[in-house]
Amino acid sequence: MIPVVTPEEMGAVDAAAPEPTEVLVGRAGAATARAALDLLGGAYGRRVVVVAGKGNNGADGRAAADRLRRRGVRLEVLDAADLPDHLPAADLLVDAAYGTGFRGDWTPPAAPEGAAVLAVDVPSGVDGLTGEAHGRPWAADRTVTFAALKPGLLLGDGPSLAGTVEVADIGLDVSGARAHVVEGADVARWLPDRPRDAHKWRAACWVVAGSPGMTGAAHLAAAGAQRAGAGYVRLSTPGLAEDPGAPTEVVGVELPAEGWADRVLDGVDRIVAVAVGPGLGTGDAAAAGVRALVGAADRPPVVVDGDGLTALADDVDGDLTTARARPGHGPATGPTVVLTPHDGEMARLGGEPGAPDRLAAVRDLAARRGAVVLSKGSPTVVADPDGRVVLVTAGDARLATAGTGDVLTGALAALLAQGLAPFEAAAAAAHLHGRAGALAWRRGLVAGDVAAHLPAALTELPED
Ligand SMILES: NC(=O)C1=CN([C@@H]2O[C@H](COP(=O)(O)OP(=O)(O)OC[C@H]3O[C@@H](n4cnc5c(N)ncnc54)[C@H](O)[C@@H]3O)[C@@H](O)[C@H]2O)[C@@H](O)CC1
Ligand SMILES: Nc1ncnc2c1ncn2[C@@H]1O[C@H](COP(=O)(O)OP(=O)(O)O)[C@@H](O)[C@H]1O
Ligand SMILES: [K+]
Repeated sequence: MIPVVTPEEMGAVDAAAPEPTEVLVGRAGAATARAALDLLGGAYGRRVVVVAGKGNNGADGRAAADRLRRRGVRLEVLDAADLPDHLPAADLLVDAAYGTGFRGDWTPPAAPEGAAVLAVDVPSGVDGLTGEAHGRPWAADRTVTFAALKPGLLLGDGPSLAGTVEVADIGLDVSGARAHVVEGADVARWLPDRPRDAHKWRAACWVVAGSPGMTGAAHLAAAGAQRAGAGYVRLSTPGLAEDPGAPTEVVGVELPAEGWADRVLDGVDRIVAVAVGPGLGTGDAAAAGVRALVGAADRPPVVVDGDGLTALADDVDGDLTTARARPGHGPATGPTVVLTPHDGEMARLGGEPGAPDRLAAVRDLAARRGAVVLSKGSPTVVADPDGRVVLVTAGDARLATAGTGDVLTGALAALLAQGLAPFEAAAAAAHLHGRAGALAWRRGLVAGDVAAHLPAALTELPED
């Protein structure tokens, strides 16, 4: 996992550092110079313009300039507060105007034509917390950031303005980071090996989704569960007797349109995880079923999505979602519910989808609900009630097609069924889901393709 530290947290890390700022600036300058040489493909005779502000970000830029000059680079260091209308010609522009201390607006002259742009810590003008661009920041080809990623490199305008991001170790201790970016190696570590004596019930899940006449979401969720490694997938659409369109290997079990939660609770003996909500509808019977199921003291871990989330809107203090799973079902401590809202559902749950500090907003909702919250988007953010947060950057705009959220719900249930704790299951599901999209087609992707590519995403994981 790659640590992610807010500007404010970084201030505390900095204050706790045993070494003086000059030493840290020296290392930051060295890392910047290395990245510059790499971008330049050489040193002697290359032309570099460094734009340096009055804070530590500018100091990093000046330290880099000193090193580059010694290597024979032709350097001009310009004061960010006093720039000419036209910057001199250069092979590379080093953007060290402002870092995490930026406030206000930054509208510099255009970058020299044809010059590559290297941003120091964050592209100047991009808010290190929110990723919001103020003014007209230069779009970097590369950003070398120090000690940890900053949320602003991952959120809002950050990803498109930062280019390729490299984290340079400058000797600061970020082991207390409360947020991280998930990598494939993490998912590989969390996934249990399939035991030699595996049997299908080891990872059995029950998908309760869809409504008569609206079975697509249910089929996609079931397919997501199948392709993320469930040993057995049971599918029920309350009020629907037969479902010939369901995937072949799925076992259909009929549930009444009303009062179905008791039937589910009666039948969960061998079921390790339940998914509820996609396409269920927002009628009273569906909502009552979701509430009865989620609030039951003796249910397996459950992932709630779509209409299931709407049914929980009034449960503001998490009375239902903090219900304990039955002994032997799921983790002995910690949350047993995963909520997977998109922004609209997040608002319905009382969360703050557009909050400037998105990580804090998801963390707060998880704490209030006593549940893991997976906030969908670019990136997806997962929070545990204990305050841990991960960002999943694997997915891209290819996933913006109807039904991909249903596939994610099923995949998440399958990972819960394989024994992952809710937080790791949510993070792993989002990562695999994003990778599945990336491994499929560039254009024309439909949600079923994402399910179909989950095995490829599982297969590409590094060996643990
Ligand atoms: N946090 C750390 O531990 C380390 C931080 N370093 C660097 O230090 C940076 C943060 O340094 P600072 O806190 O000094 O902040 P910055 O260097 O980002 O800028 C702060 C200064 O710029 C001024 N300023 C901000 N916005 C302005 C605007 N729009 N127009 C004009 N002036 C403006 C402020 O008044 C202040 O004087 C990081 O981004 C990183 O590059 C490194 O030097 C090494 C260690
Ligand atoms: N631009 C994007 N970049 C990354 N992921 C995206 C993007 N757009 C959508 N997604 C992902 O696609 C899925 C959509 O889910 P959801 O909003 O529930 O849609 P649906 O209800 O149609 O299934 C989520 O996993 C979301 O994170
Ligand atoms: K900068």
